Amino acid sequence: MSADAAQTGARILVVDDDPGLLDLIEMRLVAAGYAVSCAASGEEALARFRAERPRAVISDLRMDGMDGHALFAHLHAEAPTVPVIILTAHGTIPDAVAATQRGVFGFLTKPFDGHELLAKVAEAMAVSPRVDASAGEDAGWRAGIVSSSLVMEELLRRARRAADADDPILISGPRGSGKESLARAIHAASGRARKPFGVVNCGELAGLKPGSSPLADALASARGGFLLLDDIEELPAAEQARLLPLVREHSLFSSPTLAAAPDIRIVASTTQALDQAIREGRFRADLFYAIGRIALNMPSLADRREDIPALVAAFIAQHHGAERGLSPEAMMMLQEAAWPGNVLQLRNVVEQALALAVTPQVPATLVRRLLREETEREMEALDEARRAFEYDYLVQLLDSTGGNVTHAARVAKRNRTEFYKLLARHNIDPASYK
Ligand SMILES: Nc1ncnc2c1ncn2[C@@H]1O[C@H](COP(=O)(O)OP(=O)(O)OP(=O)(O)O)[C@@H](O)[C@H]1O
Repeated sequence: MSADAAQTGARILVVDDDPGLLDLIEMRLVAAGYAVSCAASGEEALARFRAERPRAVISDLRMDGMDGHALFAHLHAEAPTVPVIILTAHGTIPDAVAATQRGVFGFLTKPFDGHELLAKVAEAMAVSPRVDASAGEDAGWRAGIVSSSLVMEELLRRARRAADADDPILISGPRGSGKESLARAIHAASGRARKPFGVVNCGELAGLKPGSSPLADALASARGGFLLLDDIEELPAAEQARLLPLVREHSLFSSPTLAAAPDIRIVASTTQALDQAIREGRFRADLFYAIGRIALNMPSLADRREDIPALVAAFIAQHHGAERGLSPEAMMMLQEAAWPGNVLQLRNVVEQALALAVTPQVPATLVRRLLREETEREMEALDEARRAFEYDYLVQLLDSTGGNVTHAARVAKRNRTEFYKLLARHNIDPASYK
């Protein structure tokens, strides 16, 4: 088999501490039309990988110093979409299963069969993202985004294109799903990468003293770069009005007559469907249209479970190196959990598990316990919100009925006894509303 025309010249990095085998593999791959880089150790491979950005890696498993597992953890954390094929004389089924669960693309056992090698490499090429010509050779812009799912790859492709424009961007998606990470990646890919990346949490702008404009301050300090307006739906009305001309002018016509507008690219993020905020009069429709000219939607983690092994591997590699890991059963649990808090919650659970486990490999029992505790915490938060709502409701009801319990109970569709019990639970005295 030979590499198809489109793949000719694609670079493959081969890592083995056996020079004879390295030569053999190189010869096979070169004959099939690939460009090949060789490394005799994990450390050398990592350096070559960073410099050359190959489309795929073939690595021996057992090597002195950084072994194949450790090398894979580094590669996967830095470039999760580059397929890694592990070549091993010691390939056992459990090894292979554990490694594939961590995101290894495939296994080849020594002594290798030339046809099998080329078939595996061709499969890897089919899933390996081509280096985007417009992005140059540098894929570093997306280094903070670990993903292997098609839906994320498509989103990143759109994000990369968006980086070249200067229109405002609206990123929507659930809490903790990676909206800010995406905004930072777009900044890194843009011509403004060397300029600041500022973040304003719009929820914190409400109720500030009149005359102060933290938005204006943030615009000034991120001049030339990006400004992320987090939770844009919470931007107070006065600040919405202030933002509108800036966003509009930038997107409709970038003309020199607008020298007064600060040179900045606005990215907004939201966890809500903004149309509801517009219907309720909390958000200006004109601002929504101006800011949403490029709309990117970050999927929830539950909608891209294929990303979970790669994310887990990256979180482990960030803090603990390759000597730590999860048992296959623990990994399966993580892949099946609900993840209402998305990637942020996954990261917290993995970090807690690694901190608490007394063995290098995190057992399933610990992950099960942590997931149960997470669910309990969410339920408590829900109860708390329900209690707060009930209290506000009762107070407003008594206020509007002038403390008339019979009337208030009727409105609340409760009998008087039930209603008195509710009041007692919240320590509310109806007499004080008369
Ligand atoms: N694809 C990803 N790869 C690696 N880390 C990620 C990814 N997505 C999110 N994270 C990590 O998860 C955490 C939450 O991500 P981020 O702050 O970008 O989410 P968000 O959607 O902006 O959250 P919020 O809604 O709370 O503002 C961060 O620590 C971030 O580094």
